[in-house]
Amino acid sequence: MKKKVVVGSRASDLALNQTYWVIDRLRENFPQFTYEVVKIRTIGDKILDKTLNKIGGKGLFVKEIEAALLNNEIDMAVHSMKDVPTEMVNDLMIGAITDREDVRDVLISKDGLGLESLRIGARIGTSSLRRAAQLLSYRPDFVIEPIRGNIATRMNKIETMDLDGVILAAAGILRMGWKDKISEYISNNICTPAVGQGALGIQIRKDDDFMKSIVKKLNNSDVEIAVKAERSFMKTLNGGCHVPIGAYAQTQGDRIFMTTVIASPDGKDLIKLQDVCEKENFEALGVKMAKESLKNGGEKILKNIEVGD
Ligand SMILES: NCc1[nH]cc(CCC(=O)O)c1CC(=O)O
Repeated sequence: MKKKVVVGSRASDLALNQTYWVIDRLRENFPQFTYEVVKIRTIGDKILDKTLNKIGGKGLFVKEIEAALLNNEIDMAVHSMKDVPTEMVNDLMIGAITDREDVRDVLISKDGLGLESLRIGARIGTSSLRRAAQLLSYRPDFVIEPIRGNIATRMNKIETMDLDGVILAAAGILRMGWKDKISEYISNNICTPAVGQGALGIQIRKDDDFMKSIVKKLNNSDVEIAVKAERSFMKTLNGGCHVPIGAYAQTQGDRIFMTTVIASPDGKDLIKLQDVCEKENFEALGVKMAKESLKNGGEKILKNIEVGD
């Protein structure tokens, strides 16, 4: 009998799309196996009427999937690295981080206008504190409106809530094949992306040597180093995706460059750092930039968010 690889995925269109993309890559490398997808609903998929930072907790999109891995119901799972908490159940690991999609956020606007051309007081939909804070820093006149739901639902809010535009990750839109809906790719200078944005992680059991050896084939070591540097920054700050922090790292030759941001939710305080070091010191770079950010006002910002929200 052919070896069957059972892949767990959230049931959203984007998650399935990402899962099939990974399976296609696996199939190219290992045509001798068969692949089966099991759809799993997570808390993050079930609760759609609250903003995620109000539900609280980390890993809202991964917990049920991790349980299925631990129970041997599935052999692997594909996650957006952005949704994977830095602390992981001891028996699980990320076995591979794939090639990265465009890391930027994008604006999808009602009239196809760019950020700069939107009217004074334009209403922009996003539930991400990171996006809200950085947009307000760039355009304090914007009015931020919380939106939830899958990508299609959020895009529809332009009509249903009569918004001037919504902000989403380029990666999600591009993977859905909706490139022509994008009004502007927002520069990393205006909006530093979320830690891990655009990268996919393949989660497996630590003791599963077979899966370890096959998913390794899909690992992009430069993306792995970059995402690990970003995650080291986030871990040092003890932040999940529900605080206004962002980080984007890129390797170039033997070096790694990183931009990080911590912002107050109203965007009035924004600490942005840029640094570079030898590639092999990626983890130390994240720690160093986090400590520097905390010292330069980040500590105060993060404290106020915990108390105030
Ligand atoms: N939090 C939801 C989520 N998780 C990953 C993506 C997009 C894909 C990616 O960043 O890799 C999205 C949607 C969005 O932020 O627009």
